[in-house]
Amino acid sequence: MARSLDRLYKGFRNLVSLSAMWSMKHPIYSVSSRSPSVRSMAVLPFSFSKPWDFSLPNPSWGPEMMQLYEHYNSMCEVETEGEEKQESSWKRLPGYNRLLKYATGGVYLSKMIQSKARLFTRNIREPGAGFEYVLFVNIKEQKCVCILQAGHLLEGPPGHVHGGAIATMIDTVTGCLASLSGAAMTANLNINYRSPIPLGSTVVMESFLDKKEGRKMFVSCKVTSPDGTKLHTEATALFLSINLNHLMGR
Ligand SMILES: CCCCCCCCCCCC(=O)SCCNC(=O)CCNC(=O)[C@H](O)C(C)(C)COP(=O)(O)OP(=O)(O)OC[C@H]1O[C@@H](n2cnc3c(N)ncnc32)[C@H](O)[C@@H]1OP(=O)(O)O
Repeated sequence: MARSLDRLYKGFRNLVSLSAMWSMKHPIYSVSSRSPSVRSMAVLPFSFSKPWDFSLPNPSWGPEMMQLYEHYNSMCEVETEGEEKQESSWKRLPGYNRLLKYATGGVYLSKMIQSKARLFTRNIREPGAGFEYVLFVNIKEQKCVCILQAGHLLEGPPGHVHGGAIATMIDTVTGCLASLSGAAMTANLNINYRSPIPLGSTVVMESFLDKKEGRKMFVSCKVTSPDGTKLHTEATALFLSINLNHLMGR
């Protein structure tokens, strides 16, 4: 059982290499310059019963989100040095509403745990209403960048994003970085909220692996405005690598 779970988890890492395949299957949508409210009413051309890569643009993405997406996505392309082609160290992570479902062997793991379980951050059906985000990882630099557009259903203080929603995304981004080399869980998360994030705005979340000591991974995260001039949130987190049996209650 332990061996088969480990094999399944390795499928998560395969998601990184699946990204190229998925972008071919779901070509990027053109985004109009309609107002945010009109954009958020647009209906996505997919059904939740089929796997859908949420990390690809949809009509609710505003100009800042699109600009940043295109910037980081272009860094994922193959780099050419003279005659030689080199794979870029940047990868876009595809985003599904079930973490392991579409990775190798993931369907089996999904059934084994809870068939109705879905990833918290990918559950709001109305485009643009909740967490619109895409994650890019740089494996060489042990760095993760998330572009987030926070929708109106994430309200905390009037007109601004709920601190818990921000914490959720910080946990997701730092967790993703910590999990690149194997399963890991958050042991500790410290957050300093420096300035409120207006609903509907786009922010950049950057996460770095600061230190690794045995099973412990110390990760930091910074949330800023797209141009980097405004600091919204800072966080540090401790992740512990785990054996997947830890999740099976054994
Ligand atoms: C999956 C793909 C995702 C990929 C994509 C990611 C998307 C979502 C990511 C979300 C991630 C989450 O939300 S995870 C969900 C939230 N987290 C949880 O529910 C975790 C609940 N806690 C636990 O299960 C456990 O406490 C663990 C696994 C964190 C640690 O338990 P353990 O493995 O038994 O380790 P333990 O012996 O207690 O501790 C080992 C060492 O770490 C230290 N240590 C332990 N906890 C702490 C702590 N809070 N603060 C400081 N230090 C600590 C201990 O002192 C010890 O140090 P020394 O004596 O060795 O020096």
